[in-house]
Parts: sequence; C-alpha cells; structure tokens
Amino acid sequence: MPTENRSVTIPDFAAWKTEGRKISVLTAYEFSIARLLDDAGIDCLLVGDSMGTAVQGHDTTLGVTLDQIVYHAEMVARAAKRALVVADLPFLSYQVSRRQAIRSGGRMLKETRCQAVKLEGGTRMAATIRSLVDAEIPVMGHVGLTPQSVRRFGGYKVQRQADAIRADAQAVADSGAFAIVLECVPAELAATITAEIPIPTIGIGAGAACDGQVLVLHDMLGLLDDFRPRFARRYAELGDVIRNAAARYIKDVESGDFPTEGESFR
Ligand SMILES: Nc1nc(=O)c2c([nH]1)NC[C@@H]1CN(c3ccc(C(=O)N[C@@H](CCC(=O)O)C(=O)O)cc3)CN21
Ligand SMILES: CC(C)C(=O)C(=O)O
Ligand SMILES: [Mg+2]
Repeated sequence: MPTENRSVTIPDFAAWKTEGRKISVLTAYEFSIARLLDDAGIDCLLVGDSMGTAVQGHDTTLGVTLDQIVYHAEMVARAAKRALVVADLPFLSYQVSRRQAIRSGGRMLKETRCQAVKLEGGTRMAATIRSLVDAEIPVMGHVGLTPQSVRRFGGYKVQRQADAIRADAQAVADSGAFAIVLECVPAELAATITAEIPIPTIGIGAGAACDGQVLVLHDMLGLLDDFRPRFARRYAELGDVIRNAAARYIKDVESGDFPTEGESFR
C-alpha cells in the first residue's frame, strides 16, 4: 500500500505559531509546478479556488466546482513530498448544509491525498467548521475579503469592519480550525487578530504581523498582465519569459531554423 510521504503535519503547522516560525504558502494547481514549489521548500500548497481567475480566466471564483478542485488537488497532492496540501471548498459545496460540507470535505480527503480543506466565513460558518473537525476533516479558515462573497461586497475591497472580523477570526479558532487566512484587512487589524487567537494567521494583503503569508502563484510569477493588486509582489516576470520563448520558436519555425538535423531522426 502506498504510504503518505509528507514531513509536514497539521500539528507541526499549528505549533509553528508558538515557535515564531513564519509559514510560507503558495497556490498550486498542477503536478509539475507543485513539485518545483515542494522542492523549493514551501511549507504549504493551497489548491485555491483562485484557479477560477488564475487558470480558467473568469473574473470571480464563483463558477469553480468541487469536481474541478478534486481533479487539481489530486495532481498537486501527488506531487508534494513534504509540503502540507490544503484544498479550497468552492462556492456552494459547503454553504447548503453541514451535511453537504462533510460530504464535500470528505470527498476531498477520500479522493485526493490533500490533508485539509479551507472554507470561507467566520461566525456564520462556525457550526460547519465544528462539524468538519468532528468528522476528522482538518479545516483552515478564511476571513476578511472572502472572494466567494463578491456579489454581496460588490467588488474586491479591503475589509475594515474591525470588530466583526475579530469576532469572525475568534469563531473560526474556537470551532477547531488549525489555521486561518486573513485576506485584505488593514495590517493593524491583522496584527491584533494574530496576537489574540491561538492558531496561525496566514495573510494575503494583511501586513507583516501575520504568522505566515500566501500569494496566488500566477500573481507572484507575473503570469497575469492585468492583475496587480498592491500585495502581490512579483518574484519573476514569467509572462515575459514565455512570450519571448514563444516568439523565438515561432521565428525559428517560420525561417526553417527549427528543427536541425540533430533534432531530427534518420
Ligand atoms: N489571481 C488572483 N489573485 C488573487 O489574489 C485573487 C484572485 N485571483 N481571485 C480571487 C481573489 C480576488 N482578490 C482580489 C482582487 C482584487 C483586489 C484589489 O484590486 N485590491 C485593491 C484594493 C481595492 C480597495 O479596497 O480599494 C488593491 O489596490 O490592492 C484584491 C484582491 C484576491 N483573490
Ligand atoms: C488566495 C488564497 C487565500 C485563496 O483562497 C485562493 O487562492 O483561492
Ligand atoms: Mg480561495
């Protein structure tokens, strides 16, 4: 029987907060990239529903399905030798009922080798998180800018209702989640929450005080030309690299420079 081959466990992850060890998280959607990120030493790979924007080309995450996340989580979890793999529960795969949440989260653990699921919402999702945890499905929370709420928010905006967001984070922690994403909240609020809850906070657009940071892979690699929020530092310009490589290939095909005899069989 194949054995799990991971060095990072949920309890390690939860303990990193008390040890003051910063947690690095990136999204991943497929095998080859996930293997490279794992080799590089990333702590956690998130199979995000941001695949709706980053991979599928939509302007929201609302259309992403549970089947799609299962398919991508399967590839990512197969690639990861040591990183913790977490998969997003997409819109309407957990909001209908606690039974639905357990079915969806359970499917993720049964059909892929991911170790946990992430879902959006604070106080209003507390009972759901508790039900998942009771069913042995580890949960990462997500509060602040919750992209699945985009139709209520009316856009992607920094969330500033400090008391409500603090209560949301506390409810997520009290419900048994092992970590929580804080998305697009003022740095000072994220610092307050990080100090007052016992589980690690993973920030995106939430300042430096968080216990860890997460970015969408396509954003940090420069693969999306027209998505540049202030929090998405670019560590590479792969868009330029890919356009250049493709342009050189096209030129070589048109001129007949490719392929050479050495690149052909005789
Ligand atoms: N590729 C990608 N990266 C993401 O970070 C991401 C997605 N997709 N899809 C789902 C959500 C949407 N996200 C977003 C989208 C836009 C802003 C944005 O434009 N923020 C403005 C601030 C707006 C304001 O409050 O005034 C900024 O300037 O950063 C932030 C987060 C984060 N998530
Ligand atoms: C940006 C992270 C937190 C996320 O939820 C996603 O990639 O879907
Ligand atoms: Mg997400």
